[in-house]
Amino acid sequence: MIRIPWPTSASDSRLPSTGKAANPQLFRTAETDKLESAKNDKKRKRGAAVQQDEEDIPDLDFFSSNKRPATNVTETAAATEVVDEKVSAQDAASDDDDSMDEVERRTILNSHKIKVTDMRDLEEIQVQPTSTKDSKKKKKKSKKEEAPILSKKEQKRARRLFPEPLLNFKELRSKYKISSRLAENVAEQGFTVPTEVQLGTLPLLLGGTSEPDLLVVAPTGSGKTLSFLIPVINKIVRHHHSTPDEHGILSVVVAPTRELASQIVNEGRKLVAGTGVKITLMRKGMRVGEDGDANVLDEDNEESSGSEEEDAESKPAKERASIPVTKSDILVTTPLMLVNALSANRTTTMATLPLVRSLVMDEADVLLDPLFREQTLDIWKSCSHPDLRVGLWSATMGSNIEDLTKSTIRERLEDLGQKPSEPHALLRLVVGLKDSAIPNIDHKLVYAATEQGKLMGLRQLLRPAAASASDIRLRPPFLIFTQTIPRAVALHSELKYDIPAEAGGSSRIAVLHSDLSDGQRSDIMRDFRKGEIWILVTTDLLARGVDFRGINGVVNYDIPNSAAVYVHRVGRTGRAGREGGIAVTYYTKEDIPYVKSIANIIDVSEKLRGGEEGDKSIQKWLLDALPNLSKNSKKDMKRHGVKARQAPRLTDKGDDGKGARGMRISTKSGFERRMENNKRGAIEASRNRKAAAAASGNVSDTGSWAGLDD
Ligand SMILES: Nc1ncnc2c1ncn2[C@@H]1O[C@H](COP(=O)(O)OP(=O)(O)OP(=O)(O)O)[C@@H](O)[C@H]1O
Repeated sequence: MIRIPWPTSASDSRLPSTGKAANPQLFRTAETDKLESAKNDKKRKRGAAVQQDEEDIPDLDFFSSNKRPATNVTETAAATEVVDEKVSAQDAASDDDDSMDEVERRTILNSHKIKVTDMRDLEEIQVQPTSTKDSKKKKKKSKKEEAPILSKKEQKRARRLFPEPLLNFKELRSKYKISSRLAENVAEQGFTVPTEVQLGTLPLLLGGTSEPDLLVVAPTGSGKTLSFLIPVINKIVRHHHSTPDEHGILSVVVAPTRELASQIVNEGRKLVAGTGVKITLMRKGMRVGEDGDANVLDEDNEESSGSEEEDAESKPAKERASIPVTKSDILVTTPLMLVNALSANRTTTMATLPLVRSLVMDEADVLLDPLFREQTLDIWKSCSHPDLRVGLWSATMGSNIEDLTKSTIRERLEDLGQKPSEPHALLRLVVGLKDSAIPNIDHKLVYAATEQGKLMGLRQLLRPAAASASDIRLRPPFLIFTQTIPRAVALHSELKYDIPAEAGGSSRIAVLHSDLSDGQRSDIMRDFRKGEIWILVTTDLLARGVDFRGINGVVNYDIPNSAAVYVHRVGRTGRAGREGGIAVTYYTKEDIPYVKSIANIIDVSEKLRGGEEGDKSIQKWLLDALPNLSKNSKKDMKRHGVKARQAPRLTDKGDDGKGARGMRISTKSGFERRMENNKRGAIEASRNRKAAAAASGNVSDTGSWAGLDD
């Protein structure tokens, strides 16, 4: 047997599972590195000069309600003013040499491939800039001069913005004056450099001018969660401070799956610690809405450090379901859960959420896709505060989402019959190329001809000897995606004895899908994160948003239904700039009509990465040879996947219906019997080896994957 520890050779030292990337940014140039570090150096020097001053400030934690609460509002306000003045004075003294000119801003934003666009109608942009002060000036001006008619190019240029980028996390406090406790919590995460999306969006959302509505398209694993959570939390800290008597849900974060929602809550909890802000995961049985205080019961302290997955587990199912109401500042929810709560399971008209000032839609394109659209729009419209700001975040975003966003913003205000207290823009920020896969992973598009070919290919990935013979070396932990739940279940049964007993056997591989109970889903997520499960077979339930930091690869056992799904699935690896992740996609004869869009995505991603033409995995001849798919077929594929792989349950008896026979994942008892025999043999062999090792005083390393007996 060939033993492959996990991780193993020198080439494996760059696997995502071996640790963080030195720099999480995906796009940068030597030129901007220089410019940014020159700017940072300047600040550091100045920082040292004012450090003494800062130490004299008795309590910078003026926003914190938990750590050292101020005795009364007036006192807190006074303290705030004193400290803010001090911070501002430092900033003001340095603002001149600090702020960048447009050339510097352009250089930095361009080299990080950040593009900011004003999405409003041109007349609106010309008449109504984002800041109120400016708007007054411009309004006067516009009376005198008619807006010139611009060519398309000029219009594009007029829409383009070059806001100041965030150079380092310290600026959050020094320049954007976020709550000191929140700044500490960010610092505690140990991040050194802001990612592109953080560099671009945080100044927009925290800056001096009116907070915009924001559409963000940024690569998978690029830290969008932090980018929307920091401003949301800071806004609430300020709100608590300025309006201490107003209690209720101030922000709603919507995500398409329970797994993602619970992950956002866990991230949020690290950031809210000590700020007095509460973040809660919406659960069945909670009531929200304008019931008033009478119905609002306090929950357990939501700032507990335990993870949402662990919490879900530690509470018995009955208890979890009976939590009546949430008293929280930030509610994180899936669309249906909140719609049901606001409409008593669709038996009443939707209640409103009158205090909500920020609505974040994570994975916005899927939330506004037909599957969730109605529910998401219902939530959006139930947020009835005129100063609501929306943020739509994803790694992929069709232009239909932009149109829908514009029209919904307009309609909501029309329905409300109220105007926001100050004019604000709708901006779009794109990092890299829209709808592209991250450039820091290797893509392998593998023709397997048949279903059996795919299974054989996958087994080879699990067999170190065979894998070393091919060019694909995939190390656990990794994810395997299938098109449907029955296929995930069948594939799991097929593979579960492929891991040798001495490496943990069938407990190392699991299947996760939405037919499982919440408790089972939480268990599996927790064990995969802990590294107890190494291979997770799943459906598109886990395709989006879920952050398993160090996973080494993704296998598309069944091709994804669309190019966007490919981008999201493969983006589960290569997070935060980690190199070495692999994305393997198998395709069969039946898949050929659908492969071109995936091949195109891979091609673009490899171009983004740079390198030699010969290094490319997608050759030009293949791209030319693959057929294009009609619009209708694309739609059909997106909705139903590859037809032959659809519904009929895959059973041991082979009753999987006409046409599906060839697509069946074999779970024939023959193989299972053989594997069971192997397993029995392996257990015995392992027992013998352990006994021999114990006798020689040589204890085996159970943390390494020994691979399969060949
Ligand atoms: N500045 C940073 N430096 C290093 N790591 C970071 C930084 N910001 C965030 N991260 C980490 O990057 C990982 C990915 O972040 P996150 O889940 O927010 O990505 P995302 O952009 O939402 O991805 P997806 O589109 O897949 O949802 C997380 O583990 C997070 O802790």
